[in-house]
Amino acid sequence: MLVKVAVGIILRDSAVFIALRQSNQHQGNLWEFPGGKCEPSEPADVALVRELKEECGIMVTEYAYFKTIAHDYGDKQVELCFYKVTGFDGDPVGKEGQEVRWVDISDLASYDFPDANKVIVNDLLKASS
Ligand SMILES: Nc1nc2c([nH]c(=O)n2[C@@H]2O[C@H](COP(=O)(O)OP(=O)(O)OP(=O)(O)O)[C@@H](O)[C@H]2O)c(=O)[nH]1
Ligand SMILES: [Mg+2]
Repeated sequence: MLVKVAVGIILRDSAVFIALRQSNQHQGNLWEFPGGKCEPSEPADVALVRELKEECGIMVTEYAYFKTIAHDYGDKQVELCFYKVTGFDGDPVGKEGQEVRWVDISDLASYDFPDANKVIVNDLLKASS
């Protein structure tokens, strides 16, 4: 089954906001860009705004589509729709108890992400160097 996911790369100056996936989640104990599954027939950008409000408590006001990555984890096939989020009201937090961090983009290589994120992390690193 293919799962469609909306993901936000929340940016502020040279930093990006990341969260640690809980151990009981798929790809647990790895860092992620916040986001979540699209509801049936829900557009990805609508899911993005909803998920970042639910998970991080921010109201997204400015975003731009970045890239879609399809990945097969074996146990799950995902289509991740990544957006760069450059405007939001409020300060992002871990509303579901997840550990969160603002990290400098140039330090992203020090964090372990799910395999599907590797292309995105490399894109961000290249753009920051
Ligand atoms: N949010 C998010 N999910 C990712 C990333 N990379 C990645 O492979 N995924 C995968 O995308 C899928 C859906 O994401 P999710 O678990 O956040 O979905 P959700 O917020 O709706 O969670 P829920 O199932 O608890 O309601 C998971 O299988 C997860 O492993 C990422 O950077 N951010
Ligand atoms: Mg989520």
